[in-house]
Formats: sequence, structure tokens, C-alpha cells
Amino acid sequence: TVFNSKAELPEDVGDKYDFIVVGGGTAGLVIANRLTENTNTTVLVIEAGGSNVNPQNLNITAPFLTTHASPGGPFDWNYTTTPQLGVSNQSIAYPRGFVLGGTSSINSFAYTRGTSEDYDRLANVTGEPGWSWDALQPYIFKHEILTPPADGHNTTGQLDPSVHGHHGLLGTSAPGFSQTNFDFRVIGTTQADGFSEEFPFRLDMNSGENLGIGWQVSSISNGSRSSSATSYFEPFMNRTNLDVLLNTRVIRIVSDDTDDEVDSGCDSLSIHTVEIASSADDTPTTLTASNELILSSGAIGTPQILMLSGIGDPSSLSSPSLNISTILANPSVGQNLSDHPAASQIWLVNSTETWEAFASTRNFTGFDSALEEWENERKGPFSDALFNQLGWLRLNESDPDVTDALTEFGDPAAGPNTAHFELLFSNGFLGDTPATGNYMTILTILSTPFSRGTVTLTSPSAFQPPLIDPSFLSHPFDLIAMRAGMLSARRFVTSPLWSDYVISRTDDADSIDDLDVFIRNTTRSAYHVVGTASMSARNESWGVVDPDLKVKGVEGVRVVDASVLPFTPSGHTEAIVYILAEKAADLIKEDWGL
Ligand SMILES: Cc1cc2nc3c(=O)[nH]c(=O)nc-3n(C[C@H](O)[C@H](O)[C@H](O)COP(=O)(O)OP(=O)(O)OC[C@H]3O[C@@H](n4cnc5c(N)ncnc54)[C@H](O)[C@@H]3O)c2cc1C
Repeated sequence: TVFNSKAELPEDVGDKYDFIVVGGGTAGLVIANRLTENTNTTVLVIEAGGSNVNPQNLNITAPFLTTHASPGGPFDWNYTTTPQLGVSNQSIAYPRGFVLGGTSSINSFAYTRGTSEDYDRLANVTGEPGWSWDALQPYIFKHEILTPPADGHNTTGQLDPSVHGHHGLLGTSAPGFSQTNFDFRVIGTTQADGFSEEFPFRLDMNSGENLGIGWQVSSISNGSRSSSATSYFEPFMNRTNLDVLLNTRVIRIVSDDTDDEVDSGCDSLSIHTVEIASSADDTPTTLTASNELILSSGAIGTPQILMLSGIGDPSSLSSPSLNISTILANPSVGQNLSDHPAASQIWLVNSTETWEAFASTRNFTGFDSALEEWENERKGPFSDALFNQLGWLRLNESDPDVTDALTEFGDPAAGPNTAHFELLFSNGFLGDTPATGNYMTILTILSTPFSRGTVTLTSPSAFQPPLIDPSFLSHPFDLIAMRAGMLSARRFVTSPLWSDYVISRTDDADSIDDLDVFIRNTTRSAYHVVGTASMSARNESWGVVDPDLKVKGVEGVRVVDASVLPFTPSGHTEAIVYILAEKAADLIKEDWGL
């Protein structure tokens, strides 16, 4: 049953469920699905946002329109960061999905798993071999179902079907709308003399190795968004043991022992109850799970709930503005935030076959006919994501700045075959379309930042946003690496394939100094925040959850979402979250004999 508000909950529901999942997002719906495969297990998912199926949903369903869905709007939590010193003191939009499916309902579809080294590092850091690439293979295959692209073309040479899942739930596909004038130039550059060494072709970046440039696989099937809501929930929503409560916020989790004193490191704290409310003025209601609470509220929501509940750094929780009693001291909660900084370079091009042909602000006929084609057949430009190709590259050690930085700070990549940065190739102006001109964008994303930030509270109310400080470009390595990535994008465009295509770069950041200023002025988030409830080894003093994802020092609560990843992967984060959640579901089932 889907309850649209707290008022719709039956009266006897207070302790009816075996498991309560806090957050019906990417990970939360995977957990809810897998646990309710056992018909004797009852699960309630509590989601702060509303349904993903509603009259406004075009922007979250038609892939091309995803940039209309966020930042801002009804499906976004509408967070902004604190002023970022490293980014010319700007506050940056920090979208998170506020809707069933969570951020998988508003994201940009890039399906990239990161490298085997990313997972092996997680296994090493946590001391749990179960998190290694090899050990996770069953979950890597279990969640995905590779589907034909929207235009049905033959994808031979664009991906390796043997590294993809074919029997899972999350539909993925190769690009479904060919960008005739653009695609061959990107791929051609990877084969061009003098370019193929620096920019090699990669047949499939989901094989555990990602270095090189190749075709994107997207979380799109049948020309539409595949989210955790469309794939893990909608087809299963009639299960009688699965309930979802929408438009309701978990405001804190509450100890089973109401007399719990300020914690002194005791490990007997037991929590099975959530307090929920539909608005700041609403009188909270409590619900209790007989088995476990699973926090899947994302890398911002999860540390916020833990801190609101008194699990965090006692000195900040007890500050006069918060006055929250600590029930478990853990200064790691909300720390170690890691995210990918991203900056675009845009070129004016000699073509009319760019996205500008379908921009709603520019060309009504183009927009309307593309929309009609998508609505009638789920085909055409609107069936596709923003990028057809992307690439993963190591920093070039012939650049003395890079060598010096690597020597001074060490290599932040998970291993020698893991990319430091990513290039995404886009057949149009990424951002607000200018009134005239045709464009292409290359987005540089730093996959291996050293900078670390925080999520902290400003208020004891769950209805006030937390303070989000990703500390972008605060570490000197990150600027040097971003600069190298931007210069790499410029070199890519010097291949002969672009000579009759590219007219000019739209910025005038020609010198290195000007480029650094440009980076600081234009860097934004790639929206891949992780780390704020990091997983660590059992005996480790830092970290929030153990390798079974149980909150350290608490009985009854696990965290299953992007917040547990101590490092950003050299990949976008949705695939790793699906993999993590599939594995977590098995850990939970095993513990409860399900
Ligand atoms: C605009 C954008 C584009 C992106 N593009 C890509 C991409 O192309 N490829 C990719 O791999 N990744 C992308 N990402 C990142 C990726 O989608 C996320 O890392 C991933 O979906 C996070 O999953 P999660 O389960 O940790 O959190 P979420 O999916 O965010 O789930 C958290 C859920 O908890 C709910 N919640 C939070 N607090 C509460 C509360 N107090 N009570 C009840 N419910 C609560 C939220 O509403 C949400 O539904 C993008 C992100 C954004 C924002």
C-alpha cells in the first residue's frame, strides 16, 4: 500500500513492521524490494518526498529533460552549500532527490561502476573482503538488466555485453539517439594518430577497468528513466508485505531505553523507533520496527538524522543553538564528506545539429516535435541522456606540476589503473542555452579529490536544512588536477576531426593563471557526495558504520546509502549504490535468517 500522508496510516500500525526503511531513495527501495521477497517479512518505507508518478513528472521521465528537474523545483531538496572559499566564495546548488526513487529519480543517468581498485580499496580499508570487486560480482550482475537502446541500433563495438547484467531489475542501455555529426568525432579522436595514446578507446568502462574514452551506458530503458522507483518498486508495489509512506519526514530515531543517559562509549544502545512528522508544526508520531531500522536517507539526510537523534560530536550537539542530548558520541558523523568537483569548457561549433535545435527557450518547433516523438514512441533526442560518450584518464606525469603534486601529496586514486579525472562530451551548451549559436561542452570532473567537507546541523529541527560544506578545491592538489583535466579537454579538441567543426572556445582563460581563476569561478558539484557516515573496520576508532553497515555502538540500526562510502569512486555514484544496497540486503537477510 502507498500512504500519501501520515494521516492515512492505519491506527494499529505503530509496531507492525519488521523493518522500517528511512528514505525511499536509490538504496532504500532496493532494500525494501529484496526484504519483501520473503512474504513473511513486512517493510515500511518512509519517504519525505512525494510520488514519482504525478502530473509534473515529464522532467524526471524523459531523459533529455532531466536538467529541468533540478537544481530547484518540486523534486529537489533545494540545498545550497556554504560559501566555498575554493570556488570564489560562491554558494553552490546541491540537489538531492525529494521524491520516491530519491536522487535516482532526478540524476543524469550515467551508469558507471568505478574500477575494481575502488572496491578493493574499500575491502582493504574496512578489513572486509566481501566488499572487493571479485566478491561483489553477484551483486554487480544482480541489479542490472541491459536493454536495447531506444533506436534499436546494433551496439556491437559500443559496449561489452559480457560485463553487464541481463536478468536484474535496473534497466540500462547504450545511447538511443545518434548525434551524427558529433559522435564520430569523439570516438574518432580516440583512434587518431597522435591522440590514441593519450585518449585510448575503451570498449566498456564497467568492466572493472575504466581508463579510456568510450560510449556511455545509461540508466535508461525503453527511452525513459530507470530509477529505483520504476525498477525496484513499481512492478512490485502490490506486495501485501510492502508499504510506503510518502510526504513524511523521519525527524529522529529514538532509543528503546527512554532513560538513556549521555553515552560514555557503552555499546548497549538499542534503537528501533522512528519519530515522524509531516511538517514542522505537526505533532510527531512514533513507529517501531521489530527487527531493524535501515537509514537510507542519503549522504545529507542520514548524518542529519543521526545528529538530530543525538549521535554525533557531543561538543557541537550540545551547542546552545542545538541543545541536543548526546545518546552516542561519535565525532565522525557528518565528517569526511567527499564529492567530485566539475567544471565545463564550451566551444562554439560549426553545426546546426546540436542540442540547441531542441532547446525549449530557442526552437519551439524543434522542442515540440522532439517531445511528440518521445511521447508517442519513446524515441528521438528526448530518449537520450546529456552525454553519449565519456572518458576516464590518469593525470599526465610529464606535467611537472602534476608530478610535484603527486610526490608531495601522494596518489589519491584507488590504484594505478584508476582514473584521476573524467571528461564528458556533450553535443550542446551545458547550462542555460544562449540566444544564438551552436555549441559543444566538455565537462571535466575530478574523480579523486583530496578535499574533504562536512554536514553539520544549524537547528534541532528536521525541517531546517543542514549546513553542507563540501570544501571544494580546498586542497591544493585538487586545483592542480582540475587544471590538468581542463587542459586535457583542450588537447582533445585539437585532433583533426574537430578542425572543420570547432569555431572557438567561449572563455578567454588562455593563461594558466586565468585558467585557475576560471576553474575557481565556474566549479560546481558533479553531485556525487559520499562519506558522511563512513564505513570503517570494526576496531577502527573513526567511522560510523562497521563492514556490515551497522551503526557502531548501536543495536538495531544500519545505514545503507552513499554516505557509507569512505571515498568517492572513480565513477558516478548510482551504480555503486545499487551494488552496495543489493549486498546490504543479503547481509540483513542473513542476519535474520530470511
Ligand atoms: C542532479 C544529479 C545528477 C546526478 N547524476 C548522476 C549520474 O548521471 N550518474 C550517477 O551514477 N549518479 C548521479 N548522481 C548521483 C546519484 O544519483 C546518487 O549518488 C545516488 O542516487 C544516491 O543514492 P542514495 O540512496 O544514497 O540517496 P538518495 O537516492 O538521495 O535517497 C535518499 C532518500 O531519502 C529521503 N530522505 C532524506 N531525508 C529523509 C528524512 N528525514 N525522512 C524521510 N526521507 C528522507 C530523500 O528524499 C531520498 O528519497 C546525480 C545526482 C544528482 C543530484
